[in-house]
Amino acid sequence: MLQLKDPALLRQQAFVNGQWCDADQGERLAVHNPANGELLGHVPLMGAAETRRAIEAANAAWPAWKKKTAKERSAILRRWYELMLANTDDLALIMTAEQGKPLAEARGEIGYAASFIEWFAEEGKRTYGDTIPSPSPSNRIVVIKEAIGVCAAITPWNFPAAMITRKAGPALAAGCPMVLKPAEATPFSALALAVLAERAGIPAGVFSVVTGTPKGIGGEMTSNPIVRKISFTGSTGVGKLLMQQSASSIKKLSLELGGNAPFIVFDDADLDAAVEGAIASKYRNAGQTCVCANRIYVQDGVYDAFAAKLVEAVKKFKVGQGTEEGVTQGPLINEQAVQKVEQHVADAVAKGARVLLGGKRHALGHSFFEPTVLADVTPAMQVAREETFGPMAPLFRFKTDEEVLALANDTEFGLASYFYSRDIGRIWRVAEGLESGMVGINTGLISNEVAPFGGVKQSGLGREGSHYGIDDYLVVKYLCMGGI
Ligand SMILES: NC(=O)C1=CN([C@@H]2O[C@H](COP(=O)(O)OP(=O)(O)OC[C@H]3O[C@@H](n4cnc5c(N)ncnc54)[C@H](O)[C@@H]3O)[C@@H](O)[C@H]2O)C=CC1
Ligand SMILES: O=C(O)[C@H](O)CS(=O)(=O)O
Repeated sequence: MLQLKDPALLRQQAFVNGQWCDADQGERLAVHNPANGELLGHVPLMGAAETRRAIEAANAAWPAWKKKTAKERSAILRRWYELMLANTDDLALIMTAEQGKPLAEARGEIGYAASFIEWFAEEGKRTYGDTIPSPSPSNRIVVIKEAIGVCAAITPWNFPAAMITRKAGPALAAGCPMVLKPAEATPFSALALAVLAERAGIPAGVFSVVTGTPKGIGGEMTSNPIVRKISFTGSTGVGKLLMQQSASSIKKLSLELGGNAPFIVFDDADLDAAVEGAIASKYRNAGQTCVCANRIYVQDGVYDAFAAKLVEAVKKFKVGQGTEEGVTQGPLINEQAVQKVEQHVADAVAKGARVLLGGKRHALGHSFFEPTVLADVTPAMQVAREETFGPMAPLFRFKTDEEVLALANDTEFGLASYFYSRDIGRIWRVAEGLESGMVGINTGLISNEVAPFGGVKQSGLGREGSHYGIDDYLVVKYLCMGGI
């Protein structure tokens, strides 16, 4: 069992309408540690019926929550933020146990997750409207912004805390209640956040966590007319399904979906900086990140030097259980994730790629995979078209700027892109030419609470974080005041 300072943070029940509860039929879902297969505990296997009750409770709690002033909601969210920081050690231990990431990364994610609550506690006080000069002398035009209503959120396993607060923060700050379904693999992080939400004084029904069957819970969230807004982070395939299911009741959607990020190294790049950025972007969370570099394009003249430097740096990784001192790469989330990386490596090698480092399951077993670098990768290979979601860096070669822009944009995804260059003209031309929602220039790390996170094409809809992020939880209302 986990050695927590506050054992009450590890909950094996769902949190609905301010009550900790089991599934109606008592069914449970087992949660395992991906690093060693150990059983961590169980959570309720809930479905449509429990979700419906959570939605109805949210609707009942909404009037009082939206009636609070933005400042009153802000004070409660601030307390939630402070409680997250004060419990970082336990929250990180829970995350590493159920998701596998190294403790240092888990601690970093808790700070990142908390930053969204801190940020939106303030943003909620700035949902300004407009007054518009009227074309008629007898009326006045006013625009106000209002909470959209009951929101539902469905989140992935790769960032089990930050993907939740990136949604709950703006929703609650805007005056909306939220019903959350976390990923089956990582429910304990979500439930620990619910413990702290309760302690912060978030009223019953305003934030509920329902664990269990995705189809049953998601089906209720997308079909129940009380739900006015759904925010989803996960694969593009599931995003499309949720979009279809939501059409019947015209719900507002935020979709943070899959990526296929190009990472371009031009011949005028600082190669040491480019290697550092490639590692930060590619191998963070063992490559299980939607914004990680999925394709690394290196210009001809620096290809061999960059490849050699990258291999030397990746050789220094320490693979192991996330709680071990100095570990820099943990396991993948499950066996299917390992098989996908294996498939991408095998396909590339079969089509002519060379393995410069790694390339197979790690001797530690379970779902560990060796940090991998492939050379001579081409657009004909699966890795050029699909997200690997694992610790594998495929190096493509290119000659001209025009060629690499065409290659980079040849994908249905458009979440993040990265490139390294020190020529200001090239920087502007490439930044404007890349088809993605976010561009990292001479950096591999772009995620924070103040900037608009999101994609174009089939990487999704809407933006999270930043002052844009709260708009997704508001509706604009126009008041035409006559009889002046
Ligand atoms: N754009 C972004 O910010 C992010 C995108 N992703 C993408 O998600 C994928 C990996 O994460 P996964 O958790 O495997 O994605 P996933 O799409 O399988 O699962 C994400 C969430 O959706 C739920 N879900 C699955 N099927 C569902 C259904 N039929 N109805 C309702 N909910 C359903 C899951 O239980 C989980 O909570 C990758 O493609 C990755 O790129 C992951 C994290 C962030
Ligand atoms: O789930 C993800 O991949 C996150 O969006 C990555 S980030 O926000 O930590 O960059």
